[in-house]
Amino acid sequence: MGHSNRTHLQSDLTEANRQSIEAAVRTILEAVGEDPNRPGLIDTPRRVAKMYAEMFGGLQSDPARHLRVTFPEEYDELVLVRDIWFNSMCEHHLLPFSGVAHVGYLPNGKVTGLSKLARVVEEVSRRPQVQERMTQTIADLIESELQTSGVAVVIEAEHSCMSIRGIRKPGSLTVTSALRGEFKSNQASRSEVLSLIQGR
Ligand SMILES: Nc1nc2c(ncn2[C@@H]2O[C@H](COP(=O)(O)OP(=O)(O)OP(=O)(O)O)[C@@H](O)[C@H]2O)c(=O)[nH]1
Ligand SMILES: [Zn+2]
Repeated sequence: MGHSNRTHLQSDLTEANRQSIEAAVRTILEAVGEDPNRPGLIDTPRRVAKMYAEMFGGLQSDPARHLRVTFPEEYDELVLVRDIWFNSMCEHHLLPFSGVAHVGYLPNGKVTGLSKLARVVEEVSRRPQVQERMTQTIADLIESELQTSGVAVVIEAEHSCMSIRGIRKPGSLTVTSALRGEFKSNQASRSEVLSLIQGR
């Protein structure tokens, strides 16, 4: 699975992969007691394959490429983009978890475009994963691509596998954080970034 330079988030499935998703969806429909050939369901396997290509499109791409657009700047204080909305898929149930990511970093001689931080969140979200790993993946990408003095990523999300099934607790919010560099080692920097993330 090579990394490509595609800019669109909807990736193209190979014909073989599309066919195997379609066959799998037909199998599930039959197994739950449905008739996959009734008119309302006849196009469903095709739609689901297209949906997975979109929701898992991040598996075919390299989010680090967005961070290679940088501008030299002396600015070395906090840059924080708050409330970046996302949808991802829980890898245990293949149900969505959705919420916001807050991404902050301390530049070290160069800054990246603000939208690129949101692009990284967007692209990383399009994978089956757990929230903890999503949080760390975003922090690692920014730390390694921008050689920052510090990175802070906080994600707040609601997991539909906890709200619509199972324990059924709608409204519960899971908060995860990944702190790197100065945000990990320096208490004052950590407090500043966490209070700005919460300060709404
Ligand atoms: N740590 C973590 N757990 C998650 C995430 N998304 C879903 N889960 C949990 O994954 C766990 C899977 O537990 P299992 O016991 O294997 O599956 P299950 O029988 O469907 O569990 P229940 O949801 O408790 O009914 C559940 O506790 C989910 O709440 C996530 O992003 N991070
Ligand atoms: Zn789940």
